[in-house]
Amino acid sequence: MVRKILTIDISDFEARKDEIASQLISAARDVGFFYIAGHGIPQEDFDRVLAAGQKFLALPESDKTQWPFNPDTYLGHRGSKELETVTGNRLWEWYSVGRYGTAGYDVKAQKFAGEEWPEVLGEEWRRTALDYQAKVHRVAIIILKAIFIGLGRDEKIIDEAFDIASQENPSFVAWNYYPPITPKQKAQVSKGQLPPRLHAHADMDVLTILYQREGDLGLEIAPGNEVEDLSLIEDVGNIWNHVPVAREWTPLDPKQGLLTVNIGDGLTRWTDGLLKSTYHRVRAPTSTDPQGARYSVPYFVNPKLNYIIEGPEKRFSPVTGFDLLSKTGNAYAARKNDPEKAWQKLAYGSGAEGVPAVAQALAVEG
Ligand SMILES: O=C(O)CCC(=O)C(=O)O
Ligand SMILES: [Fe+2]
Repeated sequence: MVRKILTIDISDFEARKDEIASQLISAARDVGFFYIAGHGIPQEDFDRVLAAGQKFLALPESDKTQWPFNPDTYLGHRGSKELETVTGNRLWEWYSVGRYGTAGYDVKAQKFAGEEWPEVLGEEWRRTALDYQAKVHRVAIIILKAIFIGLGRDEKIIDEAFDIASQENPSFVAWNYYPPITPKQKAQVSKGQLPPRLHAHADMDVLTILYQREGDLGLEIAPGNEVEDLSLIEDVGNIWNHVPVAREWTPLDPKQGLLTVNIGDGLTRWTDGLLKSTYHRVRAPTSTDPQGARYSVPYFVNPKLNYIIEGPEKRFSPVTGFDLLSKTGNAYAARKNDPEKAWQKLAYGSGAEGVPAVAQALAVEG
């Protein structure tokens, strides 16, 4: 069944805490994706941060390769070479920075590694990246607090675990770039043979806050038992290993002024499976879709590197903020080989057939 994606207005949070909390809990439990209105970020800020990403991505290859992707921090530039080798298509490119640019954390030394920004982009670029992260982080804090209120848990934990000023805060902003469809690819589009622009995956963070331009179609989600098979069906470089097959995809339809928010694996763990980290992908355009470039700007929200995430019922093994980052490359392996088999037994609401009630599913794993 195609799911309904709810829009939740978070304005006037202090006065409307309980109402916002109960709406967020049901959307996060039943679908794992929702739109947020009333976040207070003006369109010009989205325009500015998108333009900043476009500026980086338009740099010559020789500049971009100076900021290589670090799989332990999830920061830096990832070209589309990995995808090219398998599909013969250039489909996707990525750049990400945290509060300290592309440095932040030295994995080997287990300590703060300082700041590192592409100087070629200048000081204003750095300010834009920092300003956007600060604004969107505030939205994340509101959503996480509301969720904690809805769960009857202490909202003060959120301020502590997601302190943006901490050198251990690994949250970051990224830019996804999906190049325009080439004349050669058009033939594949018309036969429905072009692979997804971004392969199906679940986010490993706690929460993702995604800016998409209105009209930039393509993001689709497969909640609950719409995911049929998690087996390895495609090996694309070594990034997207386990690609789930879905019975049905629900398309998202981004509107100006709304942010798309989804639950990541971290929050699924933290809530013993109550809130759902949902598989999603960016499908290839159909022949009636826009064929131009597509961009999106996700902000990935993670707890402090040493903060331990574990649900009250300990249904999943505990992980730290650092684990949520560094295990990302193995997200699908982790889910597929999960000895607790907890991931496969997540029960979604909204009438998904054949799926037990949440309470029953939780009891199974005990
Ligand atoms: O481009 C999009 O709409 C989705 C991007 C995404 O899923 C991600 O960056 O994790
Ligand atoms: Fe994602």
